[in-house]
Amino acid sequence: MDVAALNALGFEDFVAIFGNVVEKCPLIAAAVWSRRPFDNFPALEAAFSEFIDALPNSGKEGILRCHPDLAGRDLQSGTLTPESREEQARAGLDALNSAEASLISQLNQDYKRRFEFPFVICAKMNDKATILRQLLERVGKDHAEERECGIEEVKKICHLRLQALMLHKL
Ligand SMILES: NC(=O)N[C@H]1NC(=O)NC1=O
Repeated sequence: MDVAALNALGFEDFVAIFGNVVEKCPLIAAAVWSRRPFDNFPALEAAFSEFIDALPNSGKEGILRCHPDLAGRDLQSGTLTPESREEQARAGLDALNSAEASLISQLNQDYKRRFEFPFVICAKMNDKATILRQLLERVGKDHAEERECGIEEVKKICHLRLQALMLHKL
């Protein structure tokens, strides 16, 4: 799809295509549609980022809470979104041994108890070793700093999801 075709998308088609660019937050795609026409694809990505940046802290934390745990219950029960399933598999999180699985589950729980939102990291830009290292490191951070760190990871996920849509779907 070229930019003209992107800009010609009606609201429903736009949300059907871009609704999960931010995990389980189709509202963001619905809002971004109002920003058309887009000069190019980076402008589309910038519109997602600007919407996220303009949210109050409660909205940013809400976005983080829409993300499934890494190697969590949804992965085990097969209820992840297709995007998330592919990302978690790419980082090897669908093939953990039982010691690794219980370590990550414990660290995810500790993290959530401390911040009241889940640990979010762009799985496709990491592997299980760097994810575990980041979990250990980030659980000790300050609340506001960690919220921003999680949001920056959401933007990386968003970037890769948009890139995949442009290459394969549009
Ligand atoms: N919790 C968390 O980071 N989840 C996400 N990360 C990612 O790359 N895909 C996800 O669903």
